[in-house]
Amino acid sequence: MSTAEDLIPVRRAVREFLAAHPRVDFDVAVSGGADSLALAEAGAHEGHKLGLRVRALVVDHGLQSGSAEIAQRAASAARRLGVDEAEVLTVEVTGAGGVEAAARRARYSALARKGRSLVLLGHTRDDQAETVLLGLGRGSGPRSIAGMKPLDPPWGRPLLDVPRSATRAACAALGVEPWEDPFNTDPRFTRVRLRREVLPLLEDVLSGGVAAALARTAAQLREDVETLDALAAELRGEGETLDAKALETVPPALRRRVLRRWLLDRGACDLSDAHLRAVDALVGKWRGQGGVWLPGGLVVTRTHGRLSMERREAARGE
Ligand SMILES: Nc1ncnc2c1ncn2[C@@H]1O[C@H](COP(=O)(O)OP(=O)(O)OP(=O)(O)O)[C@@H](O)[C@H]1O
Repeated sequence: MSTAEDLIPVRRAVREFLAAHPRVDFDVAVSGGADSLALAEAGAHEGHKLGLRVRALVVDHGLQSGSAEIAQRAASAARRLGVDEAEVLTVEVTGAGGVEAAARRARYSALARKGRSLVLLGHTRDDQAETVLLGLGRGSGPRSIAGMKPLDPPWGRPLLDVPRSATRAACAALGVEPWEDPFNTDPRFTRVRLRREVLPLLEDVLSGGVAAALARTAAQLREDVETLDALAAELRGEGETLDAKALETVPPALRRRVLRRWLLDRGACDLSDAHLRAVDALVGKWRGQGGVWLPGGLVVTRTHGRLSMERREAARGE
């Protein structure tokens, strides 16, 4: 039986989030699924107590027939749940990397454009656990195992400690029927199989508490990553070139972060661990080697103890 008590966990999480972060009028990104509908209700409830105006933003990707209607339904549900206004943003999904990735890019860029300084997303503890497990399994490094951040302006994620079951229960108590995205049950997606096959098995083998433990691991690691990143930012300084000589004695974990920051600031993208390690060798294993090629025709070289990066139009080896 659903009761008003089922609203408490989501509302409490939003209340605590708003107490800990700048309190400004905010938007809630609403897909029409249980997580974001429960978030919209709690956002309106807690936001109004603080005298804030709350708006729902729904993105229509236009990818399925009837998507406009699904989006309108999500907006109406959010209005019924108490938000001051609800708007549908229609986007065009284009570009490389598969339709899912292109849809995500279009969604986030529309939400960032239209949203105010704070846009709340409905990622839950289970989403966090899946992200951490994916990062671990793919060896994508501490940054991805550290999971999603609660505050990453304009994005706010108040529900990272709330289980998905709590948002389902809140929707049942509110009498709203969430929309189920067919992508969320399609076993062709790795994340779906993690959710439906791997995590339940892990929960069984480890006698429960796995999602919470993974989320806790992420939070601990995030503190470490943020501390190292802050130290790296200080060491990186300004300037277009980098003092490789001075970095030689810096511990590798910190040094690679300095290099990563510098490369990204100078326009590098799609950096893999192998790229970073090759650039790092120009510092830590310097023996007069040649330049390191990065995606997009960028080359990093070391001369007179400093690293510099330039774009070379000629193909590799020419
Ligand atoms: N169509 C949409 N319109 C508005 N907000 C959305 C939409 N789809 C997702 N969101 C927001 O993003 C949150 C996360 O949803 P979902 O996990 O499907 O998104 P994702 O961006 O693919 O996830 P991730 O960021 O984990 O890759 C939702 O709770 C909601 O706040």
